[in-house]
Amino acid sequence: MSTPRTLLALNWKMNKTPTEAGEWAKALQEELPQTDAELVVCAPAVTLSLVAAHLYGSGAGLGAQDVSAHESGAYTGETSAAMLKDVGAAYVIVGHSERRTYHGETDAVVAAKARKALEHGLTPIVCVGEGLDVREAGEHVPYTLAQLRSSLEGVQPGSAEQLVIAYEPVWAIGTGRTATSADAEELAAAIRGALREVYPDFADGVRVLYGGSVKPDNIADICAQPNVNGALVGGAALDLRSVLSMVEALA
Ligand SMILES: O=C(CO)COP(=O)(O)O
Repeated sequence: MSTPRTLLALNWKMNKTPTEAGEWAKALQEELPQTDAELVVCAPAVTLSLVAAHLYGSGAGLGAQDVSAHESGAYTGETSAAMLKDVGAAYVIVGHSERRTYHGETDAVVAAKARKALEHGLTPIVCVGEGLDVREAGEHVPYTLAQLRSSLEGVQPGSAEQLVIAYEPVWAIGTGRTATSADAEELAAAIRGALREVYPDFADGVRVLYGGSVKPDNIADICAQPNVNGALVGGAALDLRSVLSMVEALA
């Protein structure tokens, strides 16, 4: 199987008003060079339609940061997969550690969201990764693989070809403490091995991203690892210059 296309996914988290997001996307549209990497902007739900309009023709794709596990109906405050699809999103982050921590999302909820996204033709970026206590206990590989397996519960091989997995060690998120390239590769290889057990026909084509304090000066090294197919970037994704530098570093 050929190496999958490198994916640079930007997670803006709860930053940028619609006006700011639209202006940012317009500037990106004007400045994004031709690149082999795929760039996806995961923007706050309320900004998606403006960002979609401004990204049009840029080559960059659109993603959301969360999706409801439910189809439609009386779920106040939720955004459905059909809504995201209709606004032009192709990707959605599910199971980010911030949603697991602050919103109590369990693996079962994450798996339900991933299945709902796939049902609607959205690619879920399923996030997994250990906290500092688990890392210090040396349990990061079995912990993360167990989390992966239960976060993909019920995701059938027929639809799972679209999957993206992001390994984000919680201790490296927003802390400036980046996992080494070797740490990222260790987990990415373990994740691919676990995917091969469940999806032997296409696990090699599933993109496995690393996330946690990725910046212009470390992205190339991390993404050069054999099992790392891109990055999920938070803080360094907010500034256009830094995003353009990361795109350049991946070229
Ligand atoms: O959580 C992240 C991306 O989803 C990583 O955030 P930082 O890049 O700010 O560490």
